[in-house]
Amino acid sequence: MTVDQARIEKAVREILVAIGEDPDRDGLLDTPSRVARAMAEQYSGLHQAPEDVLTKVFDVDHDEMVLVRDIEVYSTCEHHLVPFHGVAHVGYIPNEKGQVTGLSKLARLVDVYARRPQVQERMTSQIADALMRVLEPRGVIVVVEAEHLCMTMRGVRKPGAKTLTSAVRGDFRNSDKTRAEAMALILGR
Ligand SMILES: Nc1nc2c(ncn2[C@@H]2O[C@H](COP(=O)(O)OP(=O)(O)OP(=O)(O)O)[C@@H](O)[C@H]2O)c(=O)[nH]1
Ligand SMILES: [Zn+2]
Repeated sequence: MTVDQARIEKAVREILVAIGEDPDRDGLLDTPSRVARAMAEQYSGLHQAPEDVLTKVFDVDHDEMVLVRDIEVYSTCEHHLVPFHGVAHVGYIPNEKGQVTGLSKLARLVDVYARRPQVQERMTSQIADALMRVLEPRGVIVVVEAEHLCMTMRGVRKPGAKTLTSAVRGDFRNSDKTRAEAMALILGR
C-alpha cells in the first residue's frame, strides 16, 4: 500500500468546499491533484523501512565517531499537519568490525522518519533506534533542532522558538565523556 492519491484528491476538494472556496474556479482546478502529489512525497516515509536506505555497509579501518551535522529536515507535525523544519545531527561509533554506512544514507534515514506525520521526540528516537538495529554500532547520537510552524504561524505564535531533542544509545548513553565530545562537535559551529 502506498499513498492513495485519488482519495487525497477527493478529500482536498471537500476541504476547499468546507472552507468556503469554489474548487471549480480556474486557480483551484488542479489543486487537489497537486496536493495529492505533494503529499505522496511528504508521507513517502510511511512506506519505507530503514533497511531500504541503509543499503551500503562497508568495512573501514575506523572505529571512532562518525558525525554528519546539519542535515536539513522537513517533517509534518501530526497534531496540525503543518510543517516543522530544521536540522538533524546524526553520529555513531562503528562496531569493532569497523562497519560504516555511506554518509548520504544517514540523511536518507532521516527522511524515512521525517516524511511521516510526526512528533519531534519520536522521530529523533526512531532514527537512533533504526541506526542501532541495522548498523549495530557501539553507540548512536541523534540531535534535532526544529521550528514548528504550528507554534509560529498559528496558535501561540512564537516565531524563532526552537525545539531541541536528542536520543543517545550505547556508548553515548553510558559515557559522559563520549556524549560531551559529540555535543561539542554538534554545537561547536
Ligand atoms: N511534544 C511535542 N509537541 C508538539 C510537537 N508538535 C506540536 N506539538 C504540540 O502539540 C500540542 C497540541 O496541543 P492541543 O492543545 O491538543 O492543540 P491546540 O489547541 O491546537 O494547541 P496550541 O498549539 O497551543 O494552540 C501543542 O502544544 C503543540 O505545540 C512535537 O513534535 N512534540
Ligand atoms: Zn502542530
